[in-house]
Amino acid sequence: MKTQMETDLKLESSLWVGNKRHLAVLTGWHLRWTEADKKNPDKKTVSVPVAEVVRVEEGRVKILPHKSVEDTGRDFTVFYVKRSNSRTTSGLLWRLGQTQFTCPSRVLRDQWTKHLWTVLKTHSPLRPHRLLVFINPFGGKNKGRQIYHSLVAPLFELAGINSHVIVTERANHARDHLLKKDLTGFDGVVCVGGDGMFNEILHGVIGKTQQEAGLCENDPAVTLQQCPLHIGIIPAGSTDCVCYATVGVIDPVTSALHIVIGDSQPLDVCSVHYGPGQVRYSVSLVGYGFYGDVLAESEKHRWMGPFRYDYSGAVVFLSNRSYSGTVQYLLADPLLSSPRDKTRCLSGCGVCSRSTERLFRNSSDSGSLYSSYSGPFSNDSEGEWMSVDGRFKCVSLTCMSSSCAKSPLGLSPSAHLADGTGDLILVWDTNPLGFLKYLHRHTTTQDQFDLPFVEVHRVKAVRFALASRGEEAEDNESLSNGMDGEDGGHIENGSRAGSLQHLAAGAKGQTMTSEDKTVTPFMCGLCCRKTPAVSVWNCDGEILPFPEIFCKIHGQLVHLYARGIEDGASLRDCTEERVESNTTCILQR
Ligand SMILES: CCCCCCCCCCCCC/C=C/[C@@H](O)[C@H](COP(=O)(O)O)NC(=O)CCCCC
Ligand SMILES: Nc1ncnc2c1ncn2[C@@H]1O[C@H](COP(=O)(O)OP(=O)(O)O)[C@@H](O)[C@H]1O
Ligand SMILES: [Ca+2]
Repeated sequence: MKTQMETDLKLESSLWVGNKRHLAVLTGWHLRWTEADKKNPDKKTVSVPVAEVVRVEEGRVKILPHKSVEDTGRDFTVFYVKRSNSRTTSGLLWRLGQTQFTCPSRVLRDQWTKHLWTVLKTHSPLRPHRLLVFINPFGGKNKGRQIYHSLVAPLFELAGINSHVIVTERANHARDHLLKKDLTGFDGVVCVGGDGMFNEILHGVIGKTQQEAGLCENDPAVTLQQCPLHIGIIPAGSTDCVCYATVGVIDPVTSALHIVIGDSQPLDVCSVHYGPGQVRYSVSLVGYGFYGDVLAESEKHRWMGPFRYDYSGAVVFLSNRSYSGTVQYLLADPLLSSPRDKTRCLSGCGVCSRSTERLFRNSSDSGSLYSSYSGPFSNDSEGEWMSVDGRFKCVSLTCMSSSCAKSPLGLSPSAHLADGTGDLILVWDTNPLGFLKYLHRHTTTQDQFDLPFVEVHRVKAVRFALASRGEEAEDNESLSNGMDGEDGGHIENGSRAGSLQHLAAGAKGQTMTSEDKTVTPFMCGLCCRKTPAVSVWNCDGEILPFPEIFCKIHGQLVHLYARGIEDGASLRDCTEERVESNTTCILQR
């Protein structure tokens, strides 16, 4: 059915692009133009969704090398998102497309520009007008400032965005600014940096929202308020996992264009409660054991830049550590989705859309932005608490796939960005070859969960507690003897149930049995060193040196200027009408 907008605003006329006459049509949703030459059988239609028009200006506008406008009174220029054909990454690269149109008369030109401005306004309620930009000059390869000024600022300027830029002078500068300053008038916050910098901004934005709502964010029982400020990420860090997992490419221009057109991607956030009533937030990785150790090691080698992770990864792998602990987790509804269902969360994901309704069901303003939501914790009895004890190579919790250049499908390839759940990955102690196999599968399309010492669960909450001293000593002894036996250092749950009660009120304490989690005395010279008793947590690239934590997933707590990963294959399915590659017929919203 045609909308009012479509019927009201349809405009159709001949326009010239260069010296070729085209038939151009503007509906409420698309601007399309097709070459009018009847002799040319290969004529193409270019179709640009109105939501992807960056700017419309009167005259023949050039922006490179410097902006110039030549106005004969009959021309107008349209800037829009154009998808690049390069398919080297999981998502699609976006570039700025530009077409100059010439109308038969000034009256018609004015009609075209007026209509275009009107549909643009109607279609893009979330386009930012004013942005607060934080640049970490020391993220990644120290190129944050250069990336912003040469690639991003010109696009913001073209789109008429007013940006207030702050180059950070210390860690937590951005977070403190967000918490202390008045942010009235800003539509969003842009982070130029890596996952650590994004994490800082996440803390600032969530903290500020809870402050203003009078909520105590440290209390795990509190239902947090959704954040009104959108966050944009310009990747300029080392891993840039949040950008990769939400856009599909690490490319500052693509990310800047998502910001400019006001794309909106809700994102789950994990609150990590530790120590005496303190909280940290994470969207990509809460990792103990291997990932915690790699981060701690890598901090000593920051001067190496992004390579510090490869180096530290090798060092930590060779040290062959594993850690004891008890993991309790509250399972999400298995009927909704599963971490092993081989699906991928892509732009317009159905699982995430259905979750919006479920997460906000009890809210008066169902599903709308910035309402508080009842959350998965409104009723703990909705899920089932499970409990496992033993020695782990790593325990990881991720709210999203956590794909990145190192691992194009990510830590959990079927995880969803906005379904209100996280994936808990338990890698039981195993021999170095087995663990290497597990790690290596992250770099291929092989299933990293299809290994006997790995399990994955879709969860709403997780608790981690250290093993008691006696168990710890026993564990270390059996490891250094290289004789872990059949159960890979697995400790029977019964011995822990009592001491965990203070951590997990309401947990049913069911025991999982591990089948083949065997440690063999492989590479003994390297692996039989005494392991330190505890690791640290890697919380989106920030060290959290408190091993005992409680994590809870807050569905869709923040919104990014992104739209999830675009699936190039389904875009190509739309080419029947001989539409060029910059058309998003199935991705229109
Ligand atoms: C034999 C090949 C082994 C390859 C192992 C690949 C495993 C990759 C999984 C990566 C998951 C990344 C999750 C994201 C973590 C980031 O938040 C964090 C901080 O990033 P940044 O602030 O941009 O520096 N990055 C890391 O913790 C790096 C983990 C590297 C592990 C090898
Ligand atoms: N000016 C600064 N000086 C030192 N550290 C900073 C500065 N600005 C931000 N940081 C901190 O640097 C850390 C890493 O930043 P990030 O941009 O994620 O780079 P990388 O991806 O290389 O780790 C973050 O934890 C952030 O808090
Ligand atoms: Ca999720």
